Amino acid sequence: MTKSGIEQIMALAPVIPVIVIDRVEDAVPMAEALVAGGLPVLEVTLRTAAALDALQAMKKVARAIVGAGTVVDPQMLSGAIAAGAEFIVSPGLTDNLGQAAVASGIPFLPGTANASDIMRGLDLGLTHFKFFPASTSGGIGALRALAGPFGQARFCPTGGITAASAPEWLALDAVLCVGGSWVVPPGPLDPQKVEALAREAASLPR
Ligand SMILES: O=C(O)C(=O)C[C@H](O)[C@H](O)COP(=O)(O)O
Repeated sequence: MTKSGIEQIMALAPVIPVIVIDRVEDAVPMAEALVAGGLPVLEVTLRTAAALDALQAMKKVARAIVGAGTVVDPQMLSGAIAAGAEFIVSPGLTDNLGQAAVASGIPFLPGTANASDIMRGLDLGLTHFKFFPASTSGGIGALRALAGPFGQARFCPTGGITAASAPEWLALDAVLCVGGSWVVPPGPLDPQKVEALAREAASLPR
């Protein structure tokens, strides 16, 4: 079986930084710090006015694989693809968004929180999912239980995960990577701090 695009992306590093960026000027130094620390896969959430410009700027950083997060409908999907997103993350999964994403062919990581969400994804031919919000959707116990009936599914738990809790999630066979905003703390950008946090995250065992 050949690996899907999203599986290859999920395999690149144990942590996908979830980025909320306000200043386009921060995009390149932030991406450089994350990549230098060992985290090449970057999820830029489309929650800020600067997000699409930041995504485009980050793509110029060598070795960075830059995707869009918080994509909740086909219109946002089109905007992200036009801006050059290399993968798409959504907090949830609707048929509308799922069909558009699958038709576009872009690597797609939709959010799931329960069995019905996963079944909706399987119906669309998807097997790789975000588990969101991970820590409050039943935590590791819930994901372990879901991995039973859905043995083919692989996950990127996100939401409430920290450097301290990540190893426990990464130890699950069904978990290929985790997502988290802790690597890029809010406030003025401190590239050295971000690189140090990225280095710590990149060294997490899985
Ligand atoms: O925007 C999206 O697409 C989301 O699904 C939400 C993010 O993944 C979480 O907000 C990250 O969670 P924290 O690491 O707890 O901050």
